[in-house]
Amino acid sequence: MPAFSLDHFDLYSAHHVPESYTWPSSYLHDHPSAGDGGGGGDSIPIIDISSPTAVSLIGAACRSFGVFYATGHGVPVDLLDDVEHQARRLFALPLHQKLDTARRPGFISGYGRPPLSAFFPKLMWSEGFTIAGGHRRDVAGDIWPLEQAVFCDVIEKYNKMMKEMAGKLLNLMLLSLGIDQEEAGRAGLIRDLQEAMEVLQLNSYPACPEPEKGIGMAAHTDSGLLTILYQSRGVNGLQILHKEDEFGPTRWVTLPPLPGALVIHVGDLLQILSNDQFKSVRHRAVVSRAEHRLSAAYIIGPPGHVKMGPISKLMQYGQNPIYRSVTWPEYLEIRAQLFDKALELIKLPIK
Ligand SMILES: C=C1C[C@]23C[C@@]1(O)CC[C@H]2[C@@]12CCC[C@@](C)(C(=O)O1)[C@H]2[C@@H]3C(=O)O
Ligand SMILES: O=C(O)CCC(=O)C(=O)O
Ligand SMILES: [Fe+2]
Repeated sequence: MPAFSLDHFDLYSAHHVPESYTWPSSYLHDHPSAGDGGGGGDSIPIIDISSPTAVSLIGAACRSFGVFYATGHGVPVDLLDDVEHQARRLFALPLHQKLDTARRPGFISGYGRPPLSAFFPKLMWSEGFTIAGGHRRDVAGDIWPLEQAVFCDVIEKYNKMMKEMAGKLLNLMLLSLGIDQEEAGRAGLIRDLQEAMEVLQLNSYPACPEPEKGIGMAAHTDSGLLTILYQSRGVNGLQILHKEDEFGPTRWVTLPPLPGALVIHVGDLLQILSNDQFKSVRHRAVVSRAEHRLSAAYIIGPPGHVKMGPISKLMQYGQNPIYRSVTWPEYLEIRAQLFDKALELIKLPIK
């Protein structure tokens, strides 16, 4: 038996948004949206990561937005379609079957609400399935006696491609900070990506009869080095919090799904590593009245034993390190207690 169960309200056939899923409008509208309907995504850089100009464009995007669209990544569209298809089939299973794989206390993988749900009194209009590297067959094994092999094959293939792409991206990001591979290796960074910790978070956001009352995923930053996000076609949902200039307002900017493009988020560990040169991006997912939306967030971090701190090469111009070093598991532990105050907690006293 799972250690917890979701309540039995069926989001997929709902005609109203119950109290438990109704968020205070002060929370939902805490910042204005850029343009009508929360547009403004056209300001987010679209970068061909195979181009020779990628390094400087990525550096600029990570500094000003903490997010960009990546094209030229080489991930076949067919594979993206397969991941979406498998995710749709998974979420279409009867609740009792999905609950057989419910995330158990102390575990990362499993079906249920994403862990950040614990920090909010209201429920999010979504369900998720988390697959931590290495546990894929264990987790999917129970629910799909006949067809789980197909699901696992697709997920494994996708994770493999994501890991390769994350390696390329990290390299480009570090180069844009003036860190070459040798220095990255000395800093204990991912030289051998095989060991990296990876998490694939599949999210399902059913159509919501009163989208102005609910939220698909509450505002947060991702805690790893970087996230590669796939969004299903044709439905908006992802928004980032962005401040255009020092004196302008902070706004929610929608990032519509662009055909063939993947969204790259800077995570907290990269903010730490870059000593605040890159900012981890605060983002959320809103829901649609008419459309069921899916997303797949591939979050990668260093091997569990590797301490991440500001890279010393960046201190050469008299800057002081802003953060103390932590491993990803240590940082997740702090996040599990403090959620979005975690970065503050690992700040070093100002010299
Ligand atoms: C390793 C992890 C990162 C994550 C928490 C988790 O234990 C498993 C899922 C990840 C995820 C995905 C949705 C958003 C997020 C904030 C959450 O609640 O669960 C992230 C977590 C994170 O990046 O810290
Ligand atoms: O669905 C989305 O667009 C966002 C998902 C997300 O932020 C996450 O899984 O961490
Ligand atoms: Fe996220």
